[in-house]
Amino acid sequence: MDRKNIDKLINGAANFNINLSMFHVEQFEKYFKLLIEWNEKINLTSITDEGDVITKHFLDSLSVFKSGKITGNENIIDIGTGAGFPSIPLKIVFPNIKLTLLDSINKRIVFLEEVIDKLNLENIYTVHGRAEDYGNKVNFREKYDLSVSRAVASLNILAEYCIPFVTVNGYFIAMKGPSIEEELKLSKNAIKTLGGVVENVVDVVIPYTEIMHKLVIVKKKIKTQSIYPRKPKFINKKPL
Ligand SMILES: C[S@@+](CC[C@H](N)C(=O)[O-])C[C@H]1O[C@@H](n2cnc3c(N)ncnc32)[C@H](O)[C@@H]1O
Repeated sequence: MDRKNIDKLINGAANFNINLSMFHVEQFEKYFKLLIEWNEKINLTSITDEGDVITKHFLDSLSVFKSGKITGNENIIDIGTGAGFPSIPLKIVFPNIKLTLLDSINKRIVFLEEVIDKLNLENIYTVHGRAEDYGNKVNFREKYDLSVSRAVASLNILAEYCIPFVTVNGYFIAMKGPSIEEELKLSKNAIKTLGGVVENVVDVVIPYTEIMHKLVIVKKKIKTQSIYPRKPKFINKKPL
């Protein structure tokens, strides 16, 4: 990375009260290189300019810290993680997080395994599969302090994917675009049915851009009934 982009990364993270060391910067550099290299073979991202990757992927991912729900020791699952967003940037900065990366596309899982290997990340697990299937498995269901997700589905559907993984008193954090009033209204029933309640919606501006996002923070109040998550055709055709 050139000096300008290193400063962008460091100052952008500082904007979220995250202090990056040179080791963190080197880890982000390695991640960037792998992302660009693998993106030539498999579809990982349409964003390839170094400065844009820093803002739209790395800093955007780190914005989850603004939720106030990350101390650095949580057990987190990233649903539909793709090329590792938002959770790999969080793992780089908070290495004590225990992290599970779940995605339904195996090629992306193979890429993530390479990232884990090259960045020497520990306490991190990959899972190739669908959220609806793994949310019903005993080793995954209600086993996480936090489930996070970016750009996977509309909130009512995403709630059924993500809330079953969360332990009671844990949180589901959805990264959403700036206009979510309608989506929030439409997902009220789903969130309640799955045992959650919207605790807060946090505004985020990605540093060095004018892009605004919202973090929807859902607290899990009671256990999710065993009939959820349903089979994919029901989740999509008849969202809660
Ligand atoms: C648009 S990409 C977003 C990737 C990443 N979260 C990001 O923000 O860059 C959506 C990802 O979700 C995965 N996905 C979609 N539905 C899923 C499901 N039901 N279970 C697991 N993964 C899913 C897709 O394979 C894809 O990698």
